[in-house]
Amino acid sequence: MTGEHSAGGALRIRALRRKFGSFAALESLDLDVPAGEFVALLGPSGCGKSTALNLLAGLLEPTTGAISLDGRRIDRLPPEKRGIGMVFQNYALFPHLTVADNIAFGLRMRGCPKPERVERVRRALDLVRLRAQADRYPRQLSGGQQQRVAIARAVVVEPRLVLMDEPLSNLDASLRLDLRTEIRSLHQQLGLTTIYVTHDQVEALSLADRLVVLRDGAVQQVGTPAEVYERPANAFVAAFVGYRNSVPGKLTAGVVDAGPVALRIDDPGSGLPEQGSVVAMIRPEDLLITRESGGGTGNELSIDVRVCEYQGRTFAVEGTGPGGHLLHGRSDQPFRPGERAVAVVAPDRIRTFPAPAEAAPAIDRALLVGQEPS
Ligand SMILES: Nc1ncnc2c1ncn2[C@@H]1O[C@H](COP(=O)(O)OP(=O)(O)OP(=O)(O)O)[C@@H](O)[C@H]1O
Repeated sequence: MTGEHSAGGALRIRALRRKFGSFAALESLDLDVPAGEFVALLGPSGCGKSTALNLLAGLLEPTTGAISLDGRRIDRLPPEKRGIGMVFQNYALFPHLTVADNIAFGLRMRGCPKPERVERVRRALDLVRLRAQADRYPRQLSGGQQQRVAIARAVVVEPRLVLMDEPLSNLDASLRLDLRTEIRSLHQQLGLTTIYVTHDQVEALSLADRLVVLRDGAVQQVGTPAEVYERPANAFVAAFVGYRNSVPGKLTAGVVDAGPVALRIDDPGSGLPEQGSVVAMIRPEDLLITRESGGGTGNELSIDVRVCEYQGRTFAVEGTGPGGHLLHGRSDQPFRPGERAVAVVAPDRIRTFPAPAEAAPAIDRALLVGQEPS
Protein backbone atom coordinates (compact mmCIF):
# COMPACT_ATOMS: atom_id res chain seq x y z
CA MET A 1 0.00 0.00 0.00
CA THR A 2 2.68 2.44 -0.91
CA GLY A 3 0.72 4.09 -3.70
CA GLU A 4 -2.88 4.60 -4.75
CA HIS A 5 -2.73 1.45 -6.87
CA SER A 6 -0.55 -1.39 -5.73
CA ALA A 7 -1.32 -3.73 -8.64
CA GLY A 8 -0.79 -7.41 -8.08
CA GLY A 9 1.08 -9.94 -10.13
CA ALA A 10 0.16 -11.87 -13.27
CA LEU A 11 -0.72 -15.48 -12.54
CA ARG A 12 -0.28 -18.32 -15.01
CA ILE A 13 -1.54 -21.82 -14.32
CA ARG A 14 -0.73 -24.68 -16.68
CA ALA A 15 -2.10 -28.23 -16.63
CA LEU A 16 -2.40 -28.12 -12.87
CA ARG A 17 -3.51 -31.43 -11.48
CA ARG A 18 -3.84 -32.97 -8.05
CA LYS A 19 -4.67 -36.55 -7.32
CA PHE A 20 -5.38 -38.21 -3.97
CA GLY A 21 -4.50 -41.84 -4.65
CA SER A 22 -6.23 -42.62 -7.93
CA PHE A 23 -8.88 -39.90 -7.42
CA ALA A 24 -8.34 -36.64 -9.32
CA ALA A 25 -9.55 -33.82 -7.04
CA LEU A 26 -8.42 -31.34 -9.69
CA GLU A 27 -8.20 -32.36 -13.34
CA SER A 28 -6.17 -30.21 -15.67
CA LEU A 29 -6.52 -26.50 -14.81
CA ASP A 30 -5.23 -23.88 -17.26
CA LEU A 31 -5.77 -20.25 -16.38
CA ASP A 32 -4.17 -16.88 -17.10
CA VAL A 33 -5.01 -14.16 -14.63
CA PRO A 34 -3.73 -10.72 -15.65
CA ALA A 35 -2.39 -8.40 -12.96
CA GLY A 36 -5.18 -6.89 -10.89
CA GLU A 37 -7.93 -9.27 -11.96
CA PHE A 38 -10.40 -10.74 -9.47
CA VAL A 39 -11.22 -14.36 -10.33
CA ALA A 40 -13.77 -16.48 -8.48
CA LEU A 41 -13.50 -20.27 -8.44
CA LEU A 42 -17.10 -21.39 -8.19
CA GLY A 43 -18.66 -24.78 -7.76
CA PRO A 44 -20.52 -27.10 -5.41
CA SER A 45 -18.94 -28.84 -2.44
CA GLY A 46 -16.25 -31.28 -3.52
CA CYS A 47 -15.66 -29.74 -6.98
CA GLY A 48 -11.99 -29.11 -6.22
CA LYS A 49 -11.92 -25.38 -5.56
CA SER A 50 -10.15 -25.59 -2.19
CA THR A 51 -7.69 -28.03 -3.72
CA ALA A 52 -6.90 -25.45 -6.43
CA LEU A 53 -6.49 -22.68 -3.86
CA ASN A 54 -4.28 -24.80 -1.62
CA LEU A 55 -2.07 -25.63 -4.61
CA LEU A 56 -1.68 -21.90 -5.30
CA ALA A 57 -0.97 -21.23 -1.62
CA GLY A 58 1.62 -23.99 -1.39
CA LEU A 59 -0.37 -25.89 1.24
CA LEU A 60 -0.63 -28.81 -1.20
CA GLU A 61 1.83 -30.10 -3.79
CA PRO A 62 0.62 -30.51 -7.37
CA THR A 63 0.72 -33.97 -8.90
CA THR A 64 1.66 -32.31 -12.19
CA GLY A 65 1.54 -28.85 -13.70
CA ALA A 66 3.03 -25.42 -13.23
CA ILE A 67 2.13 -22.18 -11.45
CA SER A 68 3.95 -18.94 -12.30
CA LEU A 69 3.60 -15.51 -10.79
CA ASP A 70 5.07 -12.66 -12.84
CA GLY A 71 6.86 -15.23 -14.99
CA ARG A 72 8.52 -16.99 -12.04
CA ARG A 73 7.67 -20.59 -11.17
CA ILE A 74 6.30 -20.74 -7.63
CA ASP A 75 4.83 -24.23 -7.46
CA ARG A 76 7.81 -25.72 -5.64
CA LEU A 77 8.33 -22.78 -3.29
CA PRO A 78 7.21 -22.92 0.36
CA PRO A 79 4.08 -20.82 1.08
CA GLU A 80 6.00 -17.95 2.72
CA LYS A 81 8.21 -17.51 -0.36
CA ARG A 82 5.34 -17.16 -2.86
CA GLY A 83 4.36 -13.53 -2.26
CA ILE A 84 0.77 -14.36 -1.42
CA GLY A 85 -1.69 -13.12 1.18
CA MET A 86 -4.36 -15.51 2.36
CA VAL A 87 -7.78 -15.02 3.94
CA PHE A 88 -9.52 -18.06 5.42
CA GLN A 89 -13.11 -18.90 6.20
CA ASN A 90 -12.41 -19.07 9.95
CA TYR A 91 -10.35 -15.81 10.10
CA ALA A 92 -7.30 -17.59 11.62
CA LEU A 93 -6.21 -14.56 13.67
CA PHE A 94 -3.65 -14.81 16.45
CA PRO A 95 -5.84 -14.67 19.59
CA HIS A 96 -3.06 -13.33 21.84
CA LEU A 97 -2.23 -10.38 19.55
CA THR A 98 -4.15 -7.12 19.26
CA VAL A 99 -5.76 -6.10 15.99
CA ALA A 100 -2.80 -3.84 15.16
CA ASP A 101 -0.28 -6.55 16.04
CA ASN A 102 -2.15 -9.14 13.98
CA ILE A 103 -1.95 -6.81 10.99
CA ALA A 104 1.69 -5.97 11.71
CA PHE A 105 2.73 -9.61 11.99
CA GLY A 106 3.67 -10.20 8.36
CA LEU A 107 5.57 -6.92 8.16
CA ARG A 108 7.48 -7.80 11.33
CA MET A 109 8.40 -11.20 9.87
CA ARG A 110 9.74 -9.46 6.78
CA GLY A 111 11.89 -7.14 8.92
CA CYS A 112 9.99 -4.01 7.98
CA PRO A 113 11.41 -1.10 10.06
CA LYS A 114 9.16 0.13 12.85
CA PRO A 115 8.22 3.61 11.55
CA GLU A 116 7.19 2.18 8.16
CA ARG A 117 5.39 -0.68 9.88
CA VAL A 118 3.38 1.67 12.07
CA GLU A 119 2.42 3.77 9.07
CA ARG A 120 1.40 0.81 6.93
CA VAL A 121 -0.66 -0.74 9.75
CA ARG A 122 -2.37 2.63 10.27
CA ARG A 123 -3.31 2.81 6.60
CA ALA A 124 -4.50 -0.79 6.58
CA LEU A 125 -6.66 -0.10 9.65
CA ASP A 126 -8.19 2.88 7.87
CA LEU A 127 -8.78 0.80 4.77
CA VAL A 128 -10.92 -1.70 6.68
CA ARG A 129 -12.35 0.99 9.00
CA LEU A 130 -10.99 -0.51 12.21
CA ARG A 131 -8.79 2.27 13.55
CA ALA A 132 -10.89 2.56 16.73
CA GLN A 133 -10.42 -1.18 17.38
CA ALA A 134 -6.64 -1.24 16.92
CA ASP A 135 -5.88 -2.21 20.51
CA ARG A 136 -8.61 -4.79 20.92
CA TYR A 137 -8.10 -8.55 20.82
CA PRO A 138 -9.87 -10.76 18.26
CA ARG A 139 -12.28 -12.15 20.90
CA GLN A 140 -13.55 -8.59 21.48
CA LEU A 141 -14.59 -8.21 17.82
CA SER A 142 -17.61 -9.35 15.81
CA GLY A 143 -17.13 -11.97 13.10
CA GLY A 144 -17.26 -9.32 10.39
CA GLN A 145 -14.65 -7.21 12.17
CA GLN A 146 -12.40 -10.24 12.64
CA GLN A 147 -12.60 -11.01 8.94
CA ARG A 148 -11.75 -7.38 8.15
CA VAL A 149 -8.63 -7.75 10.32
CA ALA A 150 -7.74 -10.91 8.40
CA ILE A 151 -8.17 -9.05 5.11
CA ALA A 152 -6.04 -6.13 6.32
CA ARG A 153 -3.38 -8.60 7.48
CA ALA A 154 -3.35 -10.23 4.05
CA VAL A 155 -3.12 -7.03 2.00
CA VAL A 156 -0.77 -4.99 4.23
CA VAL A 157 2.27 -6.91 2.95
CA GLU A 158 1.35 -5.90 -0.63
CA PRO A 159 1.17 -9.48 -1.87
CA ARG A 160 1.45 -10.26 -5.58
CA LEU A 161 -1.55 -12.51 -5.16
CA VAL A 162 -4.42 -12.60 -2.65
CA LEU A 163 -6.18 -15.92 -2.03
CA MET A 164 -9.55 -15.96 -0.30
CA ASP A 165 -11.20 -19.20 0.79
CA GLU A 166 -14.93 -18.67 1.40
CA PRO A 167 -14.23 -15.62 3.60
CA LEU A 168 -17.90 -14.71 4.06
CA SER A 169 -19.38 -18.10 4.85
CA ASN A 170 -19.20 -17.79 8.66
CA LEU A 171 -21.05 -14.47 8.70
CA ASP A 172 -24.78 -13.86 8.94
CA ALA A 173 -26.65 -12.63 5.87
CA SER A 174 -26.51 -8.85 6.37
CA LEU A 175 -22.86 -8.82 7.47
CA ARG A 176 -22.02 -10.98 4.50
CA LEU A 177 -23.55 -8.44 2.17
CA ASP A 178 -21.68 -5.54 3.83
CA LEU A 179 -18.33 -7.29 3.75
CA ARG A 180 -18.87 -8.43 0.17
CA THR A 181 -19.24 -4.80 -0.88
CA GLU A 182 -16.17 -3.92 1.17
CA ILE A 183 -14.09 -6.62 -0.52
CA ARG A 184 -15.17 -5.31 -3.91
CA SER A 185 -14.36 -1.74 -2.93
CA LEU A 186 -10.98 -2.78 -1.50
CA HIS A 187 -10.15 -4.57 -4.71
CA GLN A 188 -11.10 -1.50 -6.73
CA GLN A 189 -8.81 0.64 -4.57
CA LEU A 190 -5.80 -1.69 -4.39
CA GLY A 191 -6.00 -3.59 -7.67
CA LEU A 192 -4.55 -6.76 -6.14
CA THR A 193 -4.73 -9.94 -8.20
CA THR A 194 -7.24 -12.06 -6.29
CA ILE A 195 -8.43 -15.66 -6.44
CA TYR A 196 -11.62 -16.12 -4.46
CA VAL A 197 -13.16 -19.49 -3.71
CA THR A 198 -16.89 -19.81 -3.12
CA HIS A 199 -19.86 -22.12 -3.63
CA ASP A 200 -22.21 -19.13 -3.66
CA GLN A 201 -22.90 -17.96 -7.20
CA VAL A 202 -24.40 -14.64 -6.10
CA GLU A 203 -21.15 -13.86 -4.32
CA ALA A 204 -19.07 -14.92 -7.30
CA LEU A 205 -21.18 -13.02 -9.84
CA SER A 206 -21.16 -9.81 -7.83
CA LEU A 207 -17.48 -9.79 -6.84
CA ALA A 208 -15.46 -11.24 -9.66
CA ASP A 209 -14.19 -9.92 -12.99
CA ARG A 210 -14.18 -13.52 -14.22
CA LEU A 211 -15.53 -16.82 -12.97
CA VAL A 212 -14.14 -20.32 -13.27
CA VAL A 213 -16.94 -22.83 -12.76
CA LEU A 214 -15.75 -26.25 -11.60
CA ARG A 215 -17.44 -29.60 -11.35
CA ASP A 216 -15.80 -32.82 -10.15
CA GLY A 217 -12.36 -31.22 -10.54
CA ALA A 218 -12.96 -30.18 -14.16
CA VAL A 219 -13.47 -26.67 -15.53
CA GLN A 220 -16.97 -26.21 -16.98
CA GLN A 221 -16.77 -22.58 -18.03
CA VAL A 222 -14.49 -19.57 -17.74
CA GLY A 223 -16.16 -16.23 -18.38
CA THR A 224 -17.29 -12.86 -17.12
CA PRO A 225 -20.24 -12.84 -14.72
CA ALA A 226 -22.51 -11.66 -17.57
CA GLU A 227 -21.32 -14.46 -19.88
CA VAL A 228 -21.83 -17.15 -17.27
CA TYR A 229 -25.18 -15.72 -16.18
CA GLU A 230 -26.58 -15.18 -19.66
CA ARG A 231 -24.75 -17.86 -21.65
CA PRO A 232 -24.04 -20.82 -19.38
CA ALA A 233 -21.85 -23.36 -21.18
CA ASN A 234 -23.90 -26.40 -20.25
CA ALA A 235 -26.87 -27.60 -18.26
CA PHE A 236 -24.78 -28.02 -15.10
CA VAL A 237 -23.56 -24.40 -15.15
CA ALA A 238 -27.06 -23.21 -16.02
CA ALA A 239 -28.56 -25.03 -13.05
CA PHE A 240 -25.81 -23.71 -10.81
CA VAL A 241 -26.40 -20.08 -11.79
CA GLY A 242 -30.14 -20.18 -11.25
CA TYR A 243 -31.81 -21.83 -14.26
CA ARG A 244 -33.94 -23.80 -11.88
CA ASN A 245 -36.51 -25.13 -14.33
CA SER A 246 -35.40 -27.91 -16.63
CA VAL A 247 -37.72 -29.50 -19.15
CA PRO A 248 -36.34 -32.39 -21.20
CA GLY A 249 -37.59 -32.86 -24.73
CA LYS A 250 -36.79 -33.29 -28.41
CA LEU A 251 -35.65 -30.32 -30.44
CA THR A 252 -36.87 -29.85 -33.99
CA ALA A 253 -36.78 -26.59 -35.96
CA GLY A 254 -36.76 -24.15 -33.05
CA VAL A 255 -39.32 -26.06 -30.98
CA VAL A 256 -38.68 -28.28 -27.96
CA ASP A 257 -41.28 -30.99 -27.95
CA ALA A 258 -41.65 -32.01 -24.29
CA GLY A 259 -44.56 -34.44 -24.53
CA PRO A 260 -47.76 -32.58 -23.65
CA VAL A 261 -46.11 -29.21 -24.18
CA ALA A 262 -44.09 -27.62 -26.97
CA LEU A 263 -41.74 -24.73 -26.21
CA ARG A 264 -40.77 -22.33 -28.96
CA ILE A 265 -37.20 -21.14 -28.52
CA ASP A 266 -35.29 -18.26 -30.04
CA ASP A 267 -31.84 -19.40 -29.05
CA PRO A 268 -30.93 -22.96 -29.91
CA GLY A 269 -27.74 -22.59 -27.84
CA SER A 270 -24.19 -23.03 -28.98
CA GLY A 271 -22.96 -26.30 -30.35
CA LEU A 272 -26.42 -27.78 -30.26
CA PRO A 273 -27.57 -30.09 -33.03
CA GLU A 274 -30.57 -28.85 -34.98
CA GLN A 275 -32.49 -31.71 -33.59
CA GLY A 276 -32.12 -34.22 -30.84
CA SER A 277 -32.57 -34.73 -27.12
CA VAL A 278 -32.20 -31.51 -25.21
CA VAL A 279 -33.01 -29.98 -21.90
CA ALA A 280 -34.74 -26.57 -21.98
CA MET A 281 -33.80 -24.45 -18.99
CA ILE A 282 -35.58 -21.39 -17.64
CA ARG A 283 -34.92 -19.06 -14.70
CA PRO A 284 -37.81 -18.66 -12.24
CA GLU A 285 -37.52 -14.89 -12.83
CA ASP A 286 -38.32 -15.52 -16.52
CA LEU A 287 -41.37 -17.69 -15.87
CA LEU A 288 -44.30 -15.37 -15.22
CA ILE A 289 -47.23 -16.93 -13.38
CA THR A 290 -50.58 -15.30 -14.17
CA ARG A 291 -54.30 -16.03 -14.00
CA GLU A 292 -55.14 -15.31 -17.60
CA SER A 293 -53.59 -16.34 -20.84
CA GLY A 294 -51.24 -13.55 -21.95
CA GLY A 295 -52.31 -13.72 -25.57
CA GLY A 296 -48.82 -12.60 -26.50
CA THR A 297 -45.83 -14.20 -28.08
CA GLY A 298 -44.69 -16.14 -25.01
CA ASN A 299 -44.92 -19.88 -24.51
CA GLU A 300 -47.79 -20.73 -22.20
CA LEU A 301 -47.97 -23.70 -19.88
CA SER A 302 -50.85 -24.54 -17.64
CA ILE A 303 -49.81 -25.32 -14.05
CA ASP A 304 -51.38 -26.44 -10.77
CA VAL A 305 -50.03 -24.27 -7.98
CA ARG A 306 -48.49 -26.15 -5.06
CA VAL A 307 -46.76 -23.44 -3.05
CA CYS A 308 -46.78 -19.64 -3.13
CA GLU A 309 -44.24 -17.67 -1.08
CA TYR A 310 -44.25 -13.94 -0.38
CA GLN A 311 -40.88 -12.48 -1.37
CA GLY A 312 -41.37 -8.74 -1.04
CA ARG A 313 -41.79 -7.36 -4.53
CA THR A 314 -42.89 -10.65 -6.03
CA PHE A 315 -44.33 -14.03 -5.10
CA ALA A 316 -42.38 -17.21 -5.76
CA VAL A 317 -44.78 -19.79 -7.14
CA GLU A 318 -44.13 -23.52 -7.45
CA GLY A 319 -46.49 -25.66 -9.44
CA THR A 320 -46.88 -28.84 -11.45
CA GLY A 321 -46.81 -28.29 -15.18
CA PRO A 322 -47.71 -30.44 -18.18
CA GLY A 323 -46.21 -33.90 -17.95
CA GLY A 324 -45.81 -33.54 -14.16
CA HIS A 325 -42.78 -31.23 -14.37
CA LEU A 326 -42.24 -29.15 -11.26
CA LEU A 327 -41.99 -25.51 -12.33
CA HIS A 328 -40.77 -22.46 -10.41
CA GLY A 329 -41.91 -18.99 -11.43
CA ARG A 330 -42.64 -15.49 -10.20
CA SER A 331 -45.87 -13.58 -9.90
CA ASP A 332 -47.00 -10.14 -8.80
CA GLN A 333 -50.09 -11.66 -7.20
CA PRO A 334 -50.62 -14.39 -4.60
CA PHE A 335 -52.00 -17.85 -5.49
CA ARG A 336 -53.68 -20.50 -3.38
CA PRO A 337 -52.43 -24.09 -3.41
CA GLY A 338 -54.47 -26.12 -5.90
CA GLU A 339 -55.26 -23.13 -8.09
CA ARG A 340 -54.92 -23.42 -11.87
CA ALA A 341 -52.55 -20.82 -13.35
CA VAL A 342 -50.72 -19.99 -16.56
CA ALA A 343 -46.92 -19.91 -16.73
CA VAL A 344 -45.55 -17.68 -19.50
CA VAL A 345 -41.98 -17.66 -20.82
CA ALA A 346 -40.58 -15.72 -23.76
CA PRO A 347 -38.80 -17.85 -26.41
CA ASP A 348 -35.57 -15.84 -25.98
CA ARG A 349 -35.42 -16.56 -22.22
CA ILE A 350 -35.08 -20.30 -22.72
CA ARG A 351 -31.64 -21.90 -22.93
CA THR A 352 -31.32 -25.32 -24.48
CA PHE A 353 -28.49 -27.77 -23.98
CA PRO A 354 -27.78 -31.24 -25.27
CA ALA A 355 -29.16 -33.71 -22.76
CA PRO A 356 -26.38 -36.16 -21.92
CA ALA A 357 -27.40 -39.32 -20.12
CA GLU A 358 -25.94 -38.04 -16.85
CA ALA A 359 -27.40 -34.53 -17.11
CA ALA A 360 -30.31 -35.07 -14.77
CA PRO A 361 -28.42 -36.11 -11.62
CA ALA A 362 -25.80 -33.44 -12.28
CA ILE A 363 -28.47 -30.78 -12.47
CA ASP A 364 -30.18 -32.04 -9.35
CA ARG A 365 -26.89 -31.98 -7.50
CA ALA A 366 -26.17 -28.42 -8.62
CA LEU A 367 -29.60 -27.34 -7.46
CA LEU A 368 -29.07 -28.86 -4.05
CA VAL A 369 -26.18 -26.53 -3.34
CA GLY A 370 -26.89 -23.63 -5.70
CA GLN A 371 -29.04 -20.69 -4.72
CA GLU A 372 -31.08 -18.42 -6.89
CA PRO A 373 -29.45 -15.09 -7.55
CA SER A 374 -31.38 -12.25 -5.98
N1 LIG B 1 -6.52 -34.97 1.60
C1 LIG B 1 -7.44 -35.54 0.81
N2 LIG B 1 -7.47 -36.87 0.65
C2 LIG B 1 -8.39 -37.46 -0.16
N3 LIG B 1 -9.34 -36.79 -0.85
C3 LIG B 1 -9.36 -35.46 -0.71
C4 LIG B 1 -8.43 -34.76 0.12
N4 LIG B 1 -8.71 -33.44 0.04
C5 LIG B 1 -9.76 -33.32 -0.78
N5 LIG B 1 -10.16 -34.52 -1.25
C6 LIG B 1 -11.27 -34.78 -2.17
O1 LIG B 1 -11.09 -34.01 -3.33
C7 LIG B 1 -12.31 -33.47 -3.79
C8 LIG B 1 -12.21 -31.98 -3.89
O2 LIG B 1 -12.07 -31.43 -2.59
P1 LIG B 1 -12.02 -29.87 -2.33
O3 LIG B 1 -11.85 -29.66 -0.84
O4 LIG B 1 -11.05 -29.23 -3.22
O5 LIG B 1 -13.49 -29.45 -2.75
P2 LIG B 1 -14.22 -28.07 -2.56
O6 LIG B 1 -14.83 -27.77 -3.85
O7 LIG B 1 -13.33 -27.07 -1.96
O8 LIG B 1 -15.36 -28.47 -1.53
P3 LIG B 1 -15.81 -27.72 -0.18
O9 LIG B 1 -16.52 -26.50 -0.63
O10 LIG B 1 -16.71 -28.74 0.46
O11 LIG B 1 -14.57 -27.44 0.59
C9 LIG B 1 -13.38 -33.94 -2.81
O12 LIG B 1 -14.03 -35.05 -3.36
C10 LIG B 1 -12.59 -34.32 -1.59
O13 LIG B 1 -13.24 -35.36 -0.88
